[in-house]
Amino acid sequence: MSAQQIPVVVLAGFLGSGKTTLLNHLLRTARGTRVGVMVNDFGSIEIDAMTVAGQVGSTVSLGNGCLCCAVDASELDTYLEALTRPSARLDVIVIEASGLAEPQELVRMVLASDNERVVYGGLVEVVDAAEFDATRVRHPETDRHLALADLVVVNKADRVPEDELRRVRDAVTGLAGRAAVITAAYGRVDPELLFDRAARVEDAAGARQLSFEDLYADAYERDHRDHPHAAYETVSFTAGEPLHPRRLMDFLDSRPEGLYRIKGFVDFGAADPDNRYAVHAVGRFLRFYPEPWPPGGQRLTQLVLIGSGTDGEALLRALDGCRVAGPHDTPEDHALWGVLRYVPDPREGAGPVTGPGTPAYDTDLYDTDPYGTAAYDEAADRA
Ligand SMILES: Nc1nc2c(ncn2[C@@H]2O[C@H](COP(=O)(O)OP(=O)(O)OP(=O)(O)O)[C@@H](O)[C@H]2O)c(=O)[nH]1
Repeated sequence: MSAQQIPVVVLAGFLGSGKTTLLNHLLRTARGTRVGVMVNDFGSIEIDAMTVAGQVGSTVSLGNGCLCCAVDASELDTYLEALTRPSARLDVIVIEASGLAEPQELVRMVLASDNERVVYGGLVEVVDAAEFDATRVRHPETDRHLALADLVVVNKADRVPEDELRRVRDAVTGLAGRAAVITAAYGRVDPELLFDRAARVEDAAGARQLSFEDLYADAYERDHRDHPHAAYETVSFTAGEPLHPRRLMDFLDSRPEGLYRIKGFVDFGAADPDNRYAVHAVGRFLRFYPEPWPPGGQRLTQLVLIGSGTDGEALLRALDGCRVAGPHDTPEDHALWGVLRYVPDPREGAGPVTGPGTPAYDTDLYDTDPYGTAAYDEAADRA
């Protein structure tokens, strides 16, 4: 490898496992390492790109859809070209795969790149410790993804008891072959674990890396219809009017079983004019993260909903019904309380961060439990 080559790390993992959280952690703690990021969002609103810190000038969103289908190797090269121009002075590039992408396809595309300035830097798989068994049942291909990984991060360690974490870690280790397996909460891993990948790939003993031919052959053996996203429907919702907090909570409380992932930002208008609310639902897990509105930007609610066996039109109609209809429809004084129950206590872990070193919300504001309700409602998690 020449000294100028930039390692390209593929960051994969099922929907909601914590890839963006881990990426933000890396960006915050890279300590002088210049990290370029490509985000492969699934959904027409690029929520992930919006929630990755340090995006200005260094984030390239790969647009709608699963990368392996939406972008061919030559398009990937166009993006790599932009990130590897000498003026960007990047030390490493991380591609965050959509939670429904085939990591193998991404790895194949990086290996097939014509760009001589890049070298494949390894596959990092993020696993949600709390959802591991359910994800494997629904997606048996999870086992295959783990077998390809160079590093597996068993994330959300804070969400499971110690013995359960050990069990999941052992199961993952069994499936991951020679990959390193580490546990983490909120993706807090040592950046060196990822950024040193280039050295390992270069190492002749690093024979774990699949050859391009292996990946290429395998990719064509499989029918693309088997990709996990084939069974999923994505709908995007945008509203210029604020949403009514109580009606949105009613919608979320009664969301159908198959609606696996919701992410985006909500404008609650007069109920909290200073903040927008980042929202994340993963299975039955639900969190809101208030954060100040970016100055000067348009105030919109933007949501991406990903589900299987769900009725997208009906979901959009239900969300339409959450819009504040006008001055006569002003939310009552305590309408936001239902939302605040799902704002995590800052002492229990970091939420998403939208700018380097910027807390996702004003920690002082949420340092107490003003409403007498547990902000971190474990019961709600497991309901
Ligand atoms: N309790 C807990 N929550 C976490 C942890 N890591 C991430 N989360 C939360 O899980 C939700 C999903 O995290 P993301 O980082 O957006 O997950 P993702 O894999 O990028 O999601 P997709 O892009 O939809 O595939 C957010 O609410 C995160 O704050 C963790 O270690 N513990």
